[in-house]
Amino acid sequence: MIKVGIVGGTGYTGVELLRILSVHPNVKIQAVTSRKESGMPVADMYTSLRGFVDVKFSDPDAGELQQCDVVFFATPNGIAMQQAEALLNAGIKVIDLAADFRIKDQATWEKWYGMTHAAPHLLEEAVYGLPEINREKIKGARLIANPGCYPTAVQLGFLPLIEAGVVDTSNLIADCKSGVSGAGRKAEVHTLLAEAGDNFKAYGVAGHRHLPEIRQGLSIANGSEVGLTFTPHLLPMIRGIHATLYAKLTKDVDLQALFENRYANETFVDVLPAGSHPETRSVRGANICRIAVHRPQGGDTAVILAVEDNLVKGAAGQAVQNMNIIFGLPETTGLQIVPLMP
Ligand SMILES: NC(=O)C1=CN([C@@H]2O[C@H](COP(=O)(O)OP(=O)(O)OC[C@H]3O[C@@H](n4cnc5c(N)ncnc54)[C@H](OP(=O)(O)O)[C@@H]3O)[C@@H](O)[C@H]2O)C=CC1
Ligand SMILES: CC(=O)N[C@@H](CCC(=O)OP(=O)(O)O)C(=O)O
Repeated sequence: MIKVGIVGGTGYTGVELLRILSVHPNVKIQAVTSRKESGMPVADMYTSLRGFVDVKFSDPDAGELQQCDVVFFATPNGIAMQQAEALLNAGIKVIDLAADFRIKDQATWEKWYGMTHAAPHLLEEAVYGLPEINREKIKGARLIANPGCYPTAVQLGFLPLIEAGVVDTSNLIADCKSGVSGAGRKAEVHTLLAEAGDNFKAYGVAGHRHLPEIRQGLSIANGSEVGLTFTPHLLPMIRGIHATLYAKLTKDVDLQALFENRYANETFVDVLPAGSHPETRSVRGANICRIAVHRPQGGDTAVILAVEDNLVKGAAGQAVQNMNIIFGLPETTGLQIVPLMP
């Protein structure tokens, strides 16, 4: 059995990791840390886990993480970078759900995240954990930078177009919407029901920290820097991301066939039949990104629609997918989850 530790088990991605890992056939949940709730049974806080998870939250400094084979960091940005090296030196794999190791360029990371990087020497080694482009590198990785929620949907949506060289990559547009769980469990005014409910607004238009992450991934696929406009919006729903992506076609191509071929062997990317409109509830709770491809009025603009559950394919599910790859398990192990609808 793979002994798993989770740092930040009281948060939304932490509990999602627990939901998935508690029924994973190859996993033993060894340690779940919380600074505030140390000593409390996990299932007392998250009652959905009663009968599935029987461990207590432990203090992050209690040393239990050292007994693990892999440690997931479901913590705010800036925590994993302080602790990863000691775990790696003890032979423990690290999967960071935060952004500490996602951006290769230290100065770019420090500019967007507003802190000094504590482990810049690990940036090169860290593997960006988007299996659909990096599967081979993930197999041998010790340290995984799990992608952000918006970046997963946006990159999966644009990649086939960029890899095939059929769009103008100087002016890509990603118009994205997220549910409030994307902001985490911490108390914040903008996610209160009375603020977010019955309301809809954009945010971060001048620059969101997922912009450099998406640009990095798409630029690698393109072989040169892409131009990207990324606009996130907050929707009055709990889970889900809907990305509407626009790109100008430079070649006449069968978009449907292009996407179907690109993702033919990808279990967790579902290309819908032509003309479809994916809905966020069709992926709720599941490790799936569903994509639909459009070319309105046969014009020269490709419109790609991509939906995912921000907490699953956008975070915890993808992290488990990465763990499966690292430990040589079938990638789908523990991840064959039917979405919850309605
Ligand atoms: N929510 C989402 O949809 C997605 C989130 N992510 C990323 O995943 C990470 C976790 O997100 P999310 O679960 O939403 O966040 P939450 O705010 O819901 O939870 C974060 C957890 O981290 C713990 N924590 C906070 N500060 C520290 C610290 N200094 N040391 C150790 N533990 C700490 C807290 O536990 P306690 O106070 O009990 O110690 C808390 O439970 C973030 O980096 C986020 O950006 C990535 C993709 C999607
Ligand atoms: C709705 C909402 O607030 N979403 C968050 C998503 C950020 C997130 O989850 O951060 P990482 O994916 O980088 O870890 C935001 O826009 O800041």
